[in-house]
Amino acid sequence: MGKKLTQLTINPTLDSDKQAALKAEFADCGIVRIFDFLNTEGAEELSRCLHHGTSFNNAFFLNHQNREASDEQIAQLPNAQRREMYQAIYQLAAQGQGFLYGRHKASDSSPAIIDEALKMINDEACLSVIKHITGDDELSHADGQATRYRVGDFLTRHIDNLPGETRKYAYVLGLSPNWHPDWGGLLQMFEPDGTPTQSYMPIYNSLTLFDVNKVHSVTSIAPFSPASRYSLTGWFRS
Ligand SMILES: O=C(O)CCC(=O)C(=O)O
Ligand SMILES: [Fe+2]
Repeated sequence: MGKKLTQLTINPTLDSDKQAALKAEFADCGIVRIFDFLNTEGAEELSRCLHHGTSFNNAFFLNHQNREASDEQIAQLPNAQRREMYQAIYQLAAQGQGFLYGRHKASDSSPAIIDEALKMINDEACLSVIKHITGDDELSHADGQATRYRVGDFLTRHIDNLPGETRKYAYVLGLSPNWHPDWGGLLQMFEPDGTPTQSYMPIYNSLTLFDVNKVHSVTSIAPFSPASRYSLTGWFRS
């Protein structure tokens, strides 16, 4: 017999008062955090799956292209070529460009709980909360991917609003328990001129929601971090 699927639901205590407060904060700052986003069991199962049951590819920016390669593919490269690859990634990063992190794009072969999480995010119960908080009635759906930042992984300063895309709001659901701010992996916001403003450390089962025009980065994971940073992230789209 197959294992019973864990139900995923949006936190039922997110009542109209809490939503009104989040709406006001979003209007003010263009970013909010919804704590205890999923039901406890749902968050636990999703977190467990990302830690132990999900395959990630390394995503990186190299030679002006977004690339993906598995750990095995990178390990198979001749040593000199692998060294050159990381050197090129870091050289770009030193100039504030590019990224290196683990990505699992949702697909038919994703673990069932990832599929359930994306269904739940697209469910009217959740979509209507996001529409209410952002004051944007035109949202139609959200996409999603699982991400993993290991020691040394990073995502340099950027905006998510890509030309020709329908992204309106980015979301990041933290799924790493007991993160320590000194471990890095902070979602860092910036003024358009590059001055750092607020930073958000990963908080387990909190959904950070922000306008795609806001400049942000994910700071690199410290060499001494004992844990990787896992999230479910994506964009609400019109
Ligand atoms: O993981 C995060 O906190 C943000 C990720 C992000 O900015 C992106 O994938 O574009
Ligand atoms: Fe981003």
